[in-house]
Parts: sequence; structure tokens; C-alpha cells
Amino acid sequence: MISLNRSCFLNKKSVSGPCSPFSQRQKRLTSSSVRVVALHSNRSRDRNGSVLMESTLKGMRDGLEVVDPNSTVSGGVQDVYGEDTATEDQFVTPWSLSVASGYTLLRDPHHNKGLAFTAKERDAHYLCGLLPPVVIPQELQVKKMMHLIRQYQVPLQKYMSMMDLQERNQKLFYKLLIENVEELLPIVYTPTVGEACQKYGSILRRPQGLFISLKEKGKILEVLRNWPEKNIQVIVVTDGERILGLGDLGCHGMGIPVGKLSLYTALGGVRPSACLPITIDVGTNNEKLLNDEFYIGLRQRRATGQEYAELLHEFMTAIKQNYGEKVLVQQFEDFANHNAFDLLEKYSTTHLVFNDDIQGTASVVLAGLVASLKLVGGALADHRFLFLGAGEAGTGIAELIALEMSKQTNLPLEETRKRIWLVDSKGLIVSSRMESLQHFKKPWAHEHEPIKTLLDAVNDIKPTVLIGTSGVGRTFTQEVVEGMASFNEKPIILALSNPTSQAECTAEEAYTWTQGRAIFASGSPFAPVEYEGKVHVPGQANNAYIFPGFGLGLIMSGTIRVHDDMLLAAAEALASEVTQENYDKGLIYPPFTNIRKISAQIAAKVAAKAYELGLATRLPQPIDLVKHAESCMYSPAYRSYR
Ligand SMILES: NC(=O)C1=CN([C@@H]2O[C@H](COP(=O)(O)OP(=O)(O)OC[C@H]3O[C@@H](n4cnc5c(N)ncnc54)[C@H](OP(=O)(O)O)[C@@H]3O)[C@@H](O)[C@H]2O)C=CC1
Ligand SMILES: CC(=O)C(=O)O
Ligand SMILES: [Mg+2]
Repeated sequence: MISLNRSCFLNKKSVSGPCSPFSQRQKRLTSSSVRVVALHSNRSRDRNGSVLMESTLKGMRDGLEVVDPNSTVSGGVQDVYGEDTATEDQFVTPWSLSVASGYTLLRDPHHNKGLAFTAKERDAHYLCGLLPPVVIPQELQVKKMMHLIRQYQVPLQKYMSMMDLQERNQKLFYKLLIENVEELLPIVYTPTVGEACQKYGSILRRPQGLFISLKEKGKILEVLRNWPEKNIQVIVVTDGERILGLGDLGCHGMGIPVGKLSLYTALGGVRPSACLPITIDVGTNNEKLLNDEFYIGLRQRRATGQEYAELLHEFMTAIKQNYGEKVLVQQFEDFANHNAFDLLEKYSTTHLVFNDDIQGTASVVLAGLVASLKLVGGALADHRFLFLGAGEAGTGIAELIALEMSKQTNLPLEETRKRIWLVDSKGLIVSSRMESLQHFKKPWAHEHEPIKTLLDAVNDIKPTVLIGTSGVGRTFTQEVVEGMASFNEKPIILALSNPTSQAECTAEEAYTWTQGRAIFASGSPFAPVEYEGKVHVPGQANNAYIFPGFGLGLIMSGTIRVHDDMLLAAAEALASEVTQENYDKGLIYPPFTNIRKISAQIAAKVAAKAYELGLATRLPQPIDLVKHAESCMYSPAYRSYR
């Protein structure tokens, strides 16, 4: 394997054949007996090298002269490519050829193995002297990295250390994450990713995804083509307007698609090269960011209305044009609800789109509720549900619960919805508010006297399940939780808002205020709590349980559209993974330790449903879908280089 990273300057005159950068470079390679392993014409727009070759050839076609810099250099190390001697008015070509060896191989995160390169590989790939003599196995590298990460006290330092590793050695990053998922999930994902987004402008080192801003209007297709990987299977896209419960973080929201996609790989086994994080930048209404000198996005207020819709439409069209009609899961993430529902509805008939906050969250919460029935008894339809928060997560979950109840009871949706109540910032959603309600709240406007506060709603409706999706921390007050405990033997309390600071209550509060009787889960993780001698382990009700396996199921079956029944299938698969041992600890979700196996089960159930519905295109259907899912999964083990 070889790689070049050289430059050559061009003057605006004519091209002189023998001195063309291509022939010069080839001559150099031959003379130094370096083996070109792959220089395929079909890599002409592949990462680094071929793109540059093409731009150089274009330069030649445009009538540029290649000047031999040898003639301008006397003595010492030759400035063969003229990069040292070029003046500001001379063009320099940033030569790079993508087949990596030597120093460049060490800097290629896809292929770098660091100290794990064997002696033979070091010899064959020009690495001798570039590494200290020791050769260590990947397992020891994992141990060493974990030791280093554990020494950092500040979560953001751990996050940055993980991001550095991802940029340095991708396989090691994923091995670390897969083998230490419980410990590292709170670092690469919520809650730490929230802080990382808040400080993204300061901590960003290398771009980790595509930024598509209003400036790119009219040329989004070209921008997509700048991404080095071509075989994309999953895109996670945000416009940064509702990042976790932290509000509008504009372009700094990029941390979310990056984090979600690292989970697609670590938890769901989708190849990292098939994942593309995208941030659409239409400005921000966050005054603090607009005045922050380190802000990396467009310094303007958010575009809305037609301007927004046109940019998004161009983006959606370009995605299809660039990647074709073949399957590509596009996950909308952390859009504000005034755009999220409309985008999902508009594109769900033309694209394979999925909104994680509405649909993935619904599936994960339904799974937890189905599992919790083992602890509290009864059927889903025997329970009463009250939500604080009637946005994407709240109404998304409510709708899937109602759908599942309807399937179980054969009652119409309109009936099953009546067992579910939602409170928003103005109080209980009731029919007298109908006129002023956003469209996604209207199905939940039941006949009832207006109620202003959550506490009054709790005392009036007497729910068996209380779900927080408000994005506002500490809104499940002591009175609210004690109220739940006063009429439920085992109140189910889910504080789903992220990150930890926005959780509606803490695990400790939930257990203490219910005398250890609550069945509690939260969006961001909480440590186990000891209450009167018993240890309670809170579960993590987070869509991270669902979207990686869900996405894998869509990809492996070649599914062309998402259907609600697939969300139900995913929920059923997840719920069935909760063991008696988990229940004994009060858990309604399995631990993340086995998440890859769980993802394979979810993927298999989703794919099976897709085949059943006639939405899968990969035919024939594999006989054993679980085995098939497992066999499709990316492995972070190093490969041997010839
Ligand atoms: N655990 C998980 O997997 C997931 C967690 N979430 C979390 O859920 C939260 C909400 O997300 P999402 O639904 O997308 O956000 P939305 O903005 O769509 O919805 C928020 C809802 O909360 C209501 N609300 C805000 N403040 C209050 C308040 N003080 N009292 C009562 N209601 C209030 C809003 O009311 P109004 O409509 O009147 O403005 C709105 O209905 C976020 O923190 C997010 O991180 C989201 C997805 C997945
Ligand atoms: C988990 C998630 O998707 C959210 O909090 O938005
Ligand atoms: Mg989200």
C-alpha cells in the first residue's frame, strides 16, 4: 500500500507533457521502487487521491502549465512538487493518493492499527521506524485506552478522548465502545454529547459530517458528492433546532448525528463508512450563539417558511438523486416539532424516512411498558397514561400506545386514545382548547374541564403511568410523585427528557418519594439507588435501544418504506429481551451489555414485518433472519494487510 501527500504548482500557461504531475509522480514511485497497489480509474472520485488527480487533469485540460520545480531548487532536499517555493500567486496541487502506506497509513483512521501493526506489516507498508518497536494486540490497546479514559475526571475530556480515537483509529474506537458500552454510552451519547454540542465550536477538530447551509442552496448535490464515501446506507440529519432538551444549538447540533451514527455502528453493526452525519444550517435563534465568537454556523436568525421548505426539499431531492432509488435510511433527529411532523409526513411516501424522536422513542417506551406489565399486572388497555410534554416524543409515544391497545382490544383508535392524557406548557389538553392546538395535539383533546397544572392533572386523572417528555428538568415534583404513589401500588414513572439536567426527576427522587415502589426509567442514565437496604437499578428508556437494530432491519431487508407495524415489532422484540433477572431488579429494559444481540433480534423482527407487508426488496427472504442480521454486522477486529 502506498500513499502520497505532495503538492505540485501549476502556472497558467500550457501543459508540458513529460512534466505533468501525474507522470512526475509515477516516475518518482518507480524510481523509489514503491509499489502502487491500487490506482484504479474507478477511484477517480474516491477519498483524497483520485479527486485530486481529477482536479489536476482538469487543470491540465484548462491549459495550465506544470512547472518542474527541480529546476528552481539547488542542493539539499529537492522541493520536487514545488510546494516550498511556490509564491502566493502560483497554484499548488495538494497531491494525495488514497492507497495508504507509511506515515499516511498511520494517519488513516480506517486502516490505522497503531502499535498493533505486525513486524511483517511494518516492513511491507513502510512503517519501520515510524513506530516504537513493541507490537501489541488490539485487546491490550483497548485496555490501555480504557485506562487512559478512566483517568479523566471530566466527562467532556472523556468525550474528546473518544473523538480523538475515532479520528485516529476507527476500529479501536468501535471495539472500545462495543466492549464497554455501559461505561462509554453516557460519554459518546447522552448526557455528555449534550455538553459537547453546547461547546462544539470550541472542541471541533476535524469535520465529522456534512454541513449544508443556506449558502449551499442550488448546489446541495455537489456538496453531497464531496463526501468521500459513496455507499451510504444511513443518514442522520438534524437542523439543530431542538437538541435534546437544550433547545436551539444551530450548527453545534452536529454532535447529535455524529453520536447517533456511532451507535448505528457500535450497537447495530452498520459499517461506519455507510453512515453519513448531516447538519442543515438555516441559522439559529439562539442569541448566545449568535454572539459567540466561536460559533461555527451561519450567523443569522433561522430561515423559516418557504425558504426553509425549499432548502429541505432540495436536500431531500439531492439525496435521492445522489444515492439513487436504493434503500437509504434517513433519520430525522432533533428538529423542532413545528417542522418535524410535517417533514415526516411529506417525505414518508417518497423516501425511507424515520423520525427517531417521534417513532424510535415511541417504540422504546412501548417496549418498556409492555415489559412493566409483568411487574404491575393487567393489559395495556387497563392502564391510564399521563404525559408531561405533548410534542414529538409525547404524542409519538401516545399514538403508538393507542395503536397497540387498539390491536389488542379491537377497539378503534379514537377509543383507545381516550385512555391517554397529555399536559403541555398551557395545561391539560382538552377539547375546549381545540382551536388553538397544533395539529399533532388535536387527537388528544378529550372532553374535560381545563386543568392548569400537572399536579392537578395527576390528582384528577389518577394515571398508573406518568411519562415526562417536556424537556424541562425537575417538573415531577415531590407532590406529583407522592400523588402517583398514593393511588398506585407500583407507579410507573418515566422521566425521558435529556440530558440528565432536564430529567423530570432523578432516580433517587422517584424511589425515595414512592418508598421504593416506583418502576422507574429515564432517558439519560442514573446510577443504582439504595433505599432502605434495597438496591434499585433504574432502566434507561432511550431510543438508542431501537434505532440501531431498526435501521439494520430496514437495510438488510431492503425495505423501501417505514410502517407503524415495524415499530410495534421492534417494541415487541425489545420487550421480550427482558429477563427474569432483570425484572427481579425492577428493570423494564435489558442492560445495554448485550445490545448487539438485542439489535439482531430487533432487526430480524423488523425485517420479518417488512417481508410480511411486501415492503422488503432483498429477495429471497433469508430463512433465519436473526443469523442473517448477525452476519451483516460490522466487526471492529483488525484485518491483516498483505
Ligand atoms: N429518552 C428518549 O429516548 C428521548 C427523549 N427525548 C427528550 O424529550 C424531550 C422533549 O422532546 P420533544 O418531544 O421532541 O420536544 P418538543 O419540543 O416537541 O415537545 C416538548 C413538549 O413539552 C412541553 N413543555 C415544555 N415546557 C413545559 C412545562 N414547563 N410544562 C409542561 N409542558 C412543557 C411543550 O409544550 P408546548 O407544546 O405548549 O410548547 C411541548 O408540548 C427532550 O428533552 C428530549 O431530549 C426526546 C426523544 C427521545
Ligand atoms: C434521545 C433523543 O433522541 C433525544 O433526547 O432527543
Ligand atoms: Mg433526538
